[in-house]
Amino acid sequence: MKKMIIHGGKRLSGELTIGGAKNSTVALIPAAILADTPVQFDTVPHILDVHNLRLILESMNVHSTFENDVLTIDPTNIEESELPSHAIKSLRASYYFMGALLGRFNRATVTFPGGDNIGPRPIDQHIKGFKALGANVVEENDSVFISTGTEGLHGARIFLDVVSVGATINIILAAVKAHGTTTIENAAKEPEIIDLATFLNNMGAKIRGAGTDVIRIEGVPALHSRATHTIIPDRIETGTYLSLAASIGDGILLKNVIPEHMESFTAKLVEMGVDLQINEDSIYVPRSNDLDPIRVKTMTYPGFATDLQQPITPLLLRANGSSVVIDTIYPQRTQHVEQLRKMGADIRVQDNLIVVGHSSHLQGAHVEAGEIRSGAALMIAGLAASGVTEISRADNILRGYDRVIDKLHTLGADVEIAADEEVPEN
Ligand SMILES: CC(=O)N[C@H]1[C@@H](OP(=O)(O)OP(=O)(O)OC[C@H]2O[C@@H](n3ccc(=O)[nH]c3=O)[C@H](O)[C@@H]2O)O[C@H](CO)[C@@H](O)[C@@H]1O
Ligand SMILES: C=C(OP(=O)(O)O)C(=O)O
Repeated sequence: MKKMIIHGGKRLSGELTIGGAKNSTVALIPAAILADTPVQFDTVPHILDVHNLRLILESMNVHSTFENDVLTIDPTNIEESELPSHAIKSLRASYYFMGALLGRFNRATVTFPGGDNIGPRPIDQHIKGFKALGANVVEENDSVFISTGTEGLHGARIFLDVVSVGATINIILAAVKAHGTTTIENAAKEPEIIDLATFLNNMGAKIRGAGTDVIRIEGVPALHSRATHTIIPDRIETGTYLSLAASIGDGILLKNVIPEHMESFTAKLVEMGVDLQINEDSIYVPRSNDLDPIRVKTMTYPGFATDLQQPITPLLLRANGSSVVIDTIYPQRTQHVEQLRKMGADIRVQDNLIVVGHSSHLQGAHVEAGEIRSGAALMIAGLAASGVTEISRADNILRGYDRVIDKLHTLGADVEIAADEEVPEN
């Protein structure tokens, strides 16, 4: 495990470019094995999740290269094999190999995925979808065994009981080459789902309605890549740097942004009094003073993302009054609260609410990134705090933030990554 060491208390300024979306990338890479040709992605983020997904591909004899943000994957010699459980456990999205392998081989054996420490994350809707498509699913020990008869998968009408990004994507992956038409109702509408559908449609898939709550997939026999797919910008990385910029920035420009994906977040910053300058594909954040407290309630897209409720917290600490956060998606996603308190933050959990009071001074401390977005909150708090902050389990940050140290250096931050002997590799 690594730790992040921050010498905080400096105002930051400059510009940086947002990378490709982690949550698109981690679906696109498993989706690549559905193709009968090599595929290529551009603006691929340099994150640990990509590294681990490539290890999983390699175990199936799927070779990949990653140079200058371009990831090329050649699935033409794919072989069924046991997937490396360490890599599978290192990220949540490894469960996309269930849908992708099912689409490719009509069967899949995948260890239960890992992922963030954010409360229960059942996959019952994924399983319900696979079963509706005609698969037999057995959950045993730590693995899920999915198979079909010789006739393969068939289209079905699936109504999701819970709006789930993962279940929507996994069903698309399984259905894209199934016989007949699949309809997913009450589907998730996140932009990353549109990105995946765009990639698959450009290879010959017939997916209609991605981005709405009804998605129709007409199965096709084969998929062939003809062009490089450019991954959409990461809206969670964007929101994280917007929070950083409004908290401790002296003028920061974020480039490669789709402002329409950010509206639930930027509306809240504007409500606080941040004078955002929103352009076609960039956002400029000037120095912000006199911020008002707000109420944040996380919802499915286009609502306020659960993945941004922790990164916005350091900014809420600066507001003149008490803000309230309620996470309806992951009510137990509060790992940051105790850690921020160690830094002197006035923040507490009260019933299902997180109450964030004005905190005029943060002090550097030893804290732990229990998951990716609490790590992001601690990183911003550490940059704001006086003295030194050491964030252990920083791999959780590196798992999803593209070249984070380089980007922070660009803004003038004093930050580095070091080995953490106290937290062994797992
Ligand atoms: C790789 C990826 O894209 N991860 C994102 C994805 O995770 P992920 O796809 O795992 O999250 P879901 O959208 O599936 O989860 C949303 C809610 O549905 C529940 N649920 C989900 C599936 C299921 O079968 N049964 C069930 O009850 C979950 O417990 C949660 O309360 O969406 C989350 C919610 O926006 C984000 O925090 C994650 O960053
Ligand atoms: C929860 C997250 O990721 P994952 O689903 O990959 O664990 C996240 O990105 O905030």
